[in-house]
Amino acid sequence: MPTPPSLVIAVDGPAASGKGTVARALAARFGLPHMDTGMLYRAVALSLLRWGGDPDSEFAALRACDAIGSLIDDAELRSETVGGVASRISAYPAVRQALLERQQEFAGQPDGAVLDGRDIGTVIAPGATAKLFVTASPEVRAERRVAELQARGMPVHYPDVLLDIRARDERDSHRSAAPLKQAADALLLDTSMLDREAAVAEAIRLVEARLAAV
Ligand SMILES: Nc1ncnc2c1ncn2[C@@H]1O[C@H](COP(=O)(O)OP(=O)(O)O)[C@@H](O)[C@H]1O
Ligand SMILES: Nc1ccn([C@@H]2O[C@H](COP(=O)(O)OP(=O)(O)O)[C@@H](O)[C@H]2O)c(=O)n1
Repeated sequence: MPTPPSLVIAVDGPAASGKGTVARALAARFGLPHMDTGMLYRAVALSLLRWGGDPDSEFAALRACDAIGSLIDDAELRSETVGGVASRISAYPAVRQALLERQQEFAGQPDGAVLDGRDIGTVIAPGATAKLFVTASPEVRAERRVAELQARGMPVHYPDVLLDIRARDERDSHRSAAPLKQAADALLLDTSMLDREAAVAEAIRLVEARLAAV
């Protein structure tokens, strides 16, 4: 099937829903660059934690945005502590604004791009060719996150991770700046009952169906 000259795919969804897995597979399938935008917010959180800044201060969080360049490959970015602080500082409009241009530039590359996050289809790339909203039940997501962190050698406890996922859902969905929500034109992909392979196959099918319709 011929693909349009610029193909922008927006993948949004809650923590550990599988959006990164789906986004990476879509990028490989369509030969596009991929950006995990959550890593930007995690890098701001890690920068703030290392420097000892106060996560309750929007000003401190904004200052932390200046020092994320060297942190983008840091192993600690994936930790739940960093994820929790990322969820808090990502509610600040000044932080979102500081990270906006970099994401929109990435989305504006000539051939297109795949971006995953919370607000790609709603704020970063509202004109994206295809939008997916990837979700799964909180229990399934907590199990996946536990397995992921254990595989990385990080000590974790299922009840704590489930609580953390629920708290993050609550914060991400109810903040006033770019809350997590399904864009009106996004296609829903619930991966609760799908393994990785089935989720990826369904994502490709949904995007191809969307491309056939444009
Ligand atoms: N459909 C799936 N079934 C089982 N495990 C999955 C599935 N999709 C992703 N995973 C695993 O769950 C964890 C979180 O997935 P990831 O794609 O990083 O989610 P997100 O980007 O939404 O946080 C990873 O370890 C990933 O390999
Ligand atoms: N586009 C984005 C991406 C992440 N985030 C925030 O950054 C935090 C970490 O994002 P992430 O995508 O790495 O988190 P996981 O879904 O991998 O747990 C999220 O809880 C969001 O609050 C955001 O606000 N907007």
